[in-house]
Amino acid sequence: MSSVIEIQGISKTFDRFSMKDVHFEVNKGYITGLIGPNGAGKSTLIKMMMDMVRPDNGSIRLFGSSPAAEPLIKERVGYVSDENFYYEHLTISRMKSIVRPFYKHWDDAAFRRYLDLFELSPKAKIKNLSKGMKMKFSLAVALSHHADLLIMDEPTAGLDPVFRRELLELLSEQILDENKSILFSTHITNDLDRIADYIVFLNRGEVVFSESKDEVFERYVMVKGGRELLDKDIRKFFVGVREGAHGFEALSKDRGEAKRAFKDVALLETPTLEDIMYFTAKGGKSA
Ligand SMILES: Nc1ncnc2c1ncn2[C@@H]1O[C@H](COP(=O)(O)OP(=O)(O)OP(=O)(O)O)[C@@H](O)[C@H]1O
Repeated sequence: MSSVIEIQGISKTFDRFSMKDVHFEVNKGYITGLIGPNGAGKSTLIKMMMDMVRPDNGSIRLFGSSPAAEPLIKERVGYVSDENFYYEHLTISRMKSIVRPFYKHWDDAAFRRYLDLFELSPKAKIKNLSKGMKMKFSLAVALSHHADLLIMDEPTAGLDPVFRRELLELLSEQILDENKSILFSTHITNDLDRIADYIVFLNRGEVVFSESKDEVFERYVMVKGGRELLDKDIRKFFVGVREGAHGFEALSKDRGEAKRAFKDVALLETPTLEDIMYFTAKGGKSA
Protein backbone atom coordinates (compact mmCIF):
# COMPACT_ATOMS: atom_id res chain seq x y z
CA MET A 1 0.00 0.00 0.00
CA SER A 2 1.43 3.40 -0.84
CA SER A 3 1.29 6.34 1.49
CA VAL A 4 0.65 9.99 0.69
CA ILE A 5 1.81 11.36 4.04
CA GLU A 6 4.76 10.00 6.01
CA ILE A 7 5.45 11.40 9.45
CA GLN A 8 8.66 10.16 11.04
CA GLY A 9 10.12 10.87 14.46
CA ILE A 10 8.52 14.29 14.82
CA SER A 11 9.18 16.20 17.99
CA LYS A 12 8.32 19.77 18.91
CA THR A 13 8.47 21.64 22.18
CA PHE A 14 6.53 24.77 23.10
CA ASP A 15 6.60 26.32 26.59
CA ARG A 16 4.01 24.02 28.06
CA PHE A 17 3.60 21.31 25.45
CA SER A 18 5.78 18.76 23.78
CA MET A 19 5.28 16.34 20.95
CA LYS A 20 7.44 13.25 21.16
CA ASP A 21 8.63 10.97 18.41
CA VAL A 22 5.43 10.99 16.38
CA HIS A 23 5.26 8.41 13.58
CA PHE A 24 2.42 7.52 11.26
CA GLU A 25 1.45 7.23 7.62
CA VAL A 26 -1.66 8.16 5.67
CA ASN A 27 -2.54 5.60 3.03
CA LYS A 28 -3.49 6.50 -0.51
CA GLY A 29 -7.16 6.02 -1.38
CA TYR A 30 -8.49 6.09 2.19
CA ILE A 31 -9.94 8.36 4.84
CA THR A 32 -7.78 8.72 7.92
CA GLY A 33 -9.12 10.39 11.04
CA LEU A 34 -6.77 12.20 13.39
CA ILE A 35 -8.38 12.19 16.81
CA GLY A 36 -7.37 13.45 20.21
CA PRO A 37 -8.61 15.64 23.03
CA ASN A 38 -8.15 19.43 23.11
CA GLY A 39 -4.50 20.34 23.09
CA ALA A 40 -3.29 16.90 21.95
CA GLY A 41 -1.30 18.49 19.12
CA LYS A 42 -3.55 17.77 16.12
CA SER A 43 -3.47 21.30 14.67
CA THR A 44 0.25 21.60 15.29
CA LEU A 45 0.88 18.40 13.32
CA ILE A 46 -1.38 19.50 10.48
CA LYS A 47 0.35 22.90 10.35
CA MET A 48 3.67 21.06 10.08
CA MET A 49 2.33 19.20 7.04
CA MET A 50 1.54 22.57 5.48
CA ASP A 51 4.95 23.93 6.53
CA MET A 52 3.37 26.57 8.75
CA VAL A 53 5.11 25.21 11.84
CA ARG A 54 8.56 23.62 11.72
CA PRO A 55 9.29 20.50 13.79
CA ASP A 56 12.36 20.47 16.07
CA ASN A 57 13.23 17.01 14.77
CA GLY A 58 11.92 14.40 12.38
CA SER A 59 10.69 14.39 8.83
CA ILE A 60 7.43 15.05 7.03
CA ARG A 61 6.80 13.88 3.48
CA LEU A 62 3.81 14.59 1.26
CA PHE A 63 3.83 12.39 -1.86
CA GLY A 64 7.45 11.57 -1.02
CA SER A 65 8.56 15.22 -0.91
CA SER A 66 9.34 17.53 1.96
CA PRO A 67 6.84 20.43 1.98
CA ALA A 68 9.55 22.68 3.47
CA ALA A 69 12.07 21.91 0.71
CA GLU A 70 9.53 21.63 -2.12
CA PRO A 71 6.65 24.02 -1.36
CA LEU A 72 4.99 23.36 -4.74
CA ILE A 73 3.98 19.93 -3.49
CA LYS A 74 1.29 21.71 -1.46
CA GLU A 75 -0.55 22.51 -4.69
CA ARG A 76 -1.71 18.90 -4.60
CA VAL A 77 -3.29 19.44 -1.19
CA GLY A 78 -6.74 20.83 -0.46
CA TYR A 79 -6.20 22.35 2.98
CA VAL A 80 -8.97 23.37 5.33
CA SER A 81 -7.68 25.25 8.37
CA ASP A 82 -9.43 25.59 11.69
CA GLU A 83 -8.74 29.32 11.42
CA ASN A 84 -10.17 31.78 8.94
CA PHE A 85 -7.39 32.93 6.61
CA TYR A 86 -9.57 35.02 4.36
CA TYR A 87 -9.92 38.79 4.12
CA GLU A 88 -13.06 39.65 6.00
CA HIS A 89 -13.97 42.73 3.93
CA LEU A 90 -13.99 40.88 0.58
CA THR A 91 -16.82 39.01 -1.10
CA ILE A 92 -16.56 35.27 -1.75
CA SER A 93 -16.17 35.92 -5.44
CA ARG A 94 -13.35 38.47 -4.95
CA MET A 95 -11.58 36.22 -2.44
CA LYS A 96 -11.78 33.35 -4.92
CA SER A 97 -9.99 35.49 -7.55
CA ILE A 98 -7.18 36.00 -5.06
CA VAL A 99 -6.68 32.33 -4.16
CA ARG A 100 -7.26 30.94 -7.65
CA PRO A 101 -3.78 31.78 -9.11
CA PHE A 102 -2.15 29.64 -6.43
CA TYR A 103 -3.58 26.51 -8.00
CA LYS A 104 -2.57 25.18 -11.40
CA HIS A 105 -5.66 22.96 -11.58
CA TRP A 106 -8.26 25.44 -10.34
CA ASP A 107 -11.73 24.51 -11.61
CA ASP A 108 -14.17 27.43 -11.67
CA ALA A 109 -17.15 25.27 -12.66
CA ALA A 110 -16.51 22.97 -9.69
CA PHE A 111 -16.23 25.99 -7.37
CA ARG A 112 -19.60 27.35 -8.58
CA ARG A 113 -21.13 23.91 -8.10
CA TYR A 114 -19.89 23.74 -4.51
CA LEU A 115 -21.14 27.27 -3.76
CA ASP A 116 -24.56 26.18 -5.03
CA LEU A 117 -24.49 22.95 -3.08
CA PHE A 118 -23.41 24.76 0.10
CA GLU A 119 -25.95 27.55 -0.52
CA LEU A 120 -23.33 30.30 -0.50
CA SER A 121 -23.80 33.46 -2.53
CA PRO A 122 -20.67 34.63 -4.39
CA LYS A 123 -21.72 38.18 -3.50
CA ALA A 124 -21.72 37.57 0.25
CA LYS A 125 -18.98 39.30 2.23
CA ILE A 126 -16.77 36.99 4.27
CA LYS A 127 -17.34 39.07 7.43
CA ASN A 128 -21.08 38.46 7.17
CA LEU A 129 -20.75 34.67 6.98
CA SER A 130 -21.52 32.56 10.03
CA LYS A 131 -18.81 30.23 11.38
CA GLY A 132 -20.35 27.28 9.54
CA MET A 133 -20.63 29.26 6.29
CA LYS A 134 -16.95 30.26 6.50
CA MET A 135 -16.12 26.60 6.91
CA LYS A 136 -18.24 25.79 3.85
CA PHE A 137 -16.36 28.44 1.86
CA SER A 138 -13.01 26.92 2.91
CA LEU A 139 -14.28 23.49 1.91
CA ALA A 140 -15.44 24.80 -1.48
CA VAL A 141 -11.94 26.18 -2.15
CA ALA A 142 -10.24 22.97 -0.97
CA LEU A 143 -12.48 20.85 -3.19
CA SER A 144 -12.16 22.98 -6.32
CA HIS A 145 -8.59 22.47 -7.47
CA HIS A 146 -8.50 18.72 -8.09
CA ALA A 147 -6.33 18.07 -5.05
CA ASP A 148 -5.03 14.52 -4.60
CA LEU A 149 -5.05 14.90 -0.84
CA LEU A 150 -7.45 16.74 1.46
CA ILE A 151 -6.01 17.77 4.82
CA MET A 152 -8.70 19.21 7.02
CA ASP A 153 -8.42 20.55 10.54
CA GLU A 154 -11.74 20.10 12.36
CA PRO A 155 -13.84 20.56 9.21
CA THR A 156 -17.05 19.54 10.94
CA ALA A 157 -16.70 22.01 13.83
CA GLY A 158 -19.41 24.66 13.60
CA LEU A 159 -21.50 22.70 11.11
CA ASP A 160 -25.10 21.75 11.83
CA PRO A 161 -25.89 18.00 11.95
CA VAL A 162 -27.64 18.01 8.57
CA PHE A 163 -24.74 19.56 6.68
CA ARG A 164 -22.22 17.58 8.72
CA ARG A 165 -23.77 14.39 7.44
CA GLU A 166 -23.87 15.73 3.88
CA LEU A 167 -20.22 16.68 4.11
CA LEU A 168 -19.26 13.21 5.33
CA GLU A 169 -21.10 11.72 2.37
CA LEU A 170 -19.33 14.10 0.03
CA LEU A 171 -15.97 13.08 1.49
CA SER A 172 -16.81 9.40 1.09
CA GLU A 173 -17.63 10.11 -2.57
CA GLN A 174 -14.27 11.84 -3.03
CA ILE A 175 -12.33 8.68 -2.24
CA LEU A 176 -14.31 6.58 -4.71
CA ASP A 177 -11.53 7.92 -6.90
CA GLU A 178 -8.80 5.68 -5.49
CA ASN A 179 -6.15 8.28 -6.22
CA LYS A 180 -7.58 10.67 -3.65
CA SER A 181 -6.89 10.53 0.06
CA ILE A 182 -8.23 12.39 3.07
CA LEU A 183 -6.82 13.21 6.49
CA PHE A 184 -9.10 14.99 8.87
CA SER A 185 -8.84 15.90 12.48
CA THR A 186 -11.80 16.00 14.78
CA HIS A 187 -12.88 15.52 18.31
CA ILE A 188 -16.41 14.73 17.11
CA THR A 189 -15.45 11.10 16.85
CA ASN A 190 -18.94 9.97 15.74
CA ASP A 191 -18.02 11.36 12.34
CA LEU A 192 -15.23 8.83 12.08
CA ASP A 193 -17.17 5.85 13.43
CA ARG A 194 -19.08 6.29 10.20
CA ILE A 195 -16.55 7.05 7.48
CA ALA A 196 -12.91 6.61 8.51
CA ASP A 197 -10.81 3.69 7.31
CA TYR A 198 -7.82 4.46 9.54
CA ILE A 199 -7.50 6.22 12.85
CA VAL A 200 -4.51 8.03 14.30
CA PHE A 201 -5.06 8.77 17.97
CA LEU A 202 -2.90 11.51 19.44
CA ASN A 203 -2.86 12.14 23.20
CA ARG A 204 -0.61 14.71 24.92
CA GLY A 205 1.67 14.91 21.90
CA GLU A 206 2.11 11.15 21.51
CA VAL A 207 0.57 8.63 19.13
CA VAL A 208 -1.52 6.13 21.12
CA PHE A 209 -2.26 4.11 18.00
CA SER A 210 -2.30 4.43 14.24
CA GLU A 211 -4.20 1.58 12.64
CA SER A 212 -7.27 0.58 10.69
CA LYS A 213 -10.61 1.30 12.35
CA ASP A 214 -11.49 -2.40 12.18
CA GLU A 215 -8.32 -3.35 14.04
CA VAL A 216 -9.08 -0.76 16.72
CA PHE A 217 -12.56 -2.17 17.28
CA GLU A 218 -11.23 -5.73 17.32
CA ARG A 219 -8.66 -4.92 19.97
CA TYR A 220 -10.50 -2.64 22.39
CA VAL A 221 -13.45 -3.76 24.49
CA MET A 222 -15.70 -2.15 27.11
CA VAL A 223 -16.36 -4.20 30.21
CA LYS A 224 -19.43 -3.40 32.31
CA GLY A 225 -20.07 -5.10 35.62
CA GLY A 226 -20.58 -4.90 39.36
CA ARG A 227 -18.12 -2.99 41.51
CA GLU A 228 -17.30 -6.10 43.51
CA LEU A 229 -15.27 -7.30 40.51
CA LEU A 230 -12.81 -4.44 40.83
CA ASP A 231 -9.66 -4.88 42.86
CA LYS A 232 -6.24 -3.23 42.50
CA ASP A 233 -4.87 -5.75 39.99
CA ILE A 234 -7.99 -5.71 37.90
CA ARG A 235 -7.95 -1.91 37.78
CA LYS A 236 -4.40 -2.05 36.43
CA PHE A 237 -5.58 -4.26 33.60
CA PHE A 238 -7.80 -1.48 32.25
CA VAL A 239 -6.88 1.61 30.27
CA GLY A 240 -9.40 3.54 32.38
CA VAL A 241 -12.28 2.84 34.75
CA ARG A 242 -15.47 4.78 35.48
CA GLU A 243 -17.41 3.84 38.57
CA GLY A 244 -21.04 4.64 39.21
CA ALA A 245 -23.44 3.88 42.04
CA HIS A 246 -24.43 0.54 40.54
CA GLY A 247 -21.35 -0.70 38.80
CA PHE A 248 -18.35 0.14 36.69
CA GLU A 249 -17.48 0.45 33.06
CA ALA A 250 -13.92 0.15 31.92
CA LEU A 251 -11.92 0.05 28.72
CA SER A 252 -9.46 -2.71 27.93
CA LYS A 253 -7.17 -2.88 24.92
CA ASP A 254 -6.93 -6.65 25.09
CA ARG A 255 -10.25 -8.14 24.02
CA GLY A 256 -8.96 -11.74 24.25
CA GLU A 257 -7.77 -11.37 27.83
CA ALA A 258 -10.91 -9.45 28.84
CA LYS A 259 -13.06 -12.23 27.40
CA ARG A 260 -11.20 -14.86 29.39
CA ALA A 261 -11.45 -12.89 32.62
CA PHE A 262 -14.97 -11.44 32.40
CA LYS A 263 -16.99 -13.53 29.95
CA ASP A 264 -19.33 -15.01 32.54
CA VAL A 265 -19.41 -12.20 35.07
CA ALA A 266 -19.61 -8.95 33.13
CA LEU A 267 -20.95 -7.49 29.92
CA LEU A 268 -18.49 -7.05 27.04
CA GLU A 269 -19.27 -4.45 24.39
CA THR A 270 -17.50 -2.85 21.47
CA PRO A 271 -16.56 0.71 22.45
CA THR A 272 -17.07 3.80 20.33
CA LEU A 273 -14.07 5.92 19.38
CA GLU A 274 -15.36 8.43 21.91
CA ASP A 275 -15.15 5.78 24.67
CA ILE A 276 -11.60 4.96 23.61
CA MET A 277 -10.61 8.63 23.58
CA TYR A 278 -12.32 9.35 26.91
CA PHE A 279 -10.84 6.48 28.88
CA THR A 280 -7.37 6.85 27.38
CA ALA A 281 -7.29 10.60 28.00
CA LYS A 282 -8.33 10.00 31.61
CA GLY A 283 -5.45 7.52 31.89
CA GLY A 284 -5.51 4.76 34.45
CA LYS A 285 -7.18 7.09 36.92
CA SER A 286 -10.72 6.35 38.06
CA ALA A 287 -13.10 8.86 36.56
N1 LIG B 1 2.82 28.78 18.77
C1 LIG B 1 2.62 28.17 19.95
N2 LIG B 1 3.26 28.59 21.05
C2 LIG B 1 3.10 27.98 22.26
N3 LIG B 1 2.27 26.92 22.45
C3 LIG B 1 1.59 26.46 21.38
C4 LIG B 1 1.73 27.06 20.08
N4 LIG B 1 0.93 26.38 19.21
C5 LIG B 1 0.33 25.41 19.94
N5 LIG B 1 0.73 25.46 21.23
C6 LIG B 1 0.30 24.54 22.31
O1 LIG B 1 0.45 23.21 21.84
C7 LIG B 1 -0.59 22.39 22.35
C8 LIG B 1 -1.25 21.67 21.20
O2 LIG B 1 -2.04 22.55 20.45
P1 LIG B 1 -2.86 22.12 19.17
O3 LIG B 1 -3.58 23.33 18.69
O4 LIG B 1 -1.94 21.45 18.23
O5 LIG B 1 -3.88 21.05 19.77
P2 LIG B 1 -5.17 20.38 19.12
O6 LIG B 1 -5.02 18.92 19.34
O7 LIG B 1 -5.34 20.85 17.72
O8 LIG B 1 -6.32 20.95 20.06
P3 LIG B 1 -7.85 21.41 19.74
O9 LIG B 1 -8.63 20.13 19.56
O10 LIG B 1 -8.21 22.11 21.00
O11 LIG B 1 -7.81 22.29 18.53
C9 LIG B 1 -1.52 23.30 23.15
O12 LIG B 1 -1.19 23.17 24.50
C10 LIG B 1 -1.18 24.68 22.64
O13 LIG B 1 -1.36 25.64 23.64
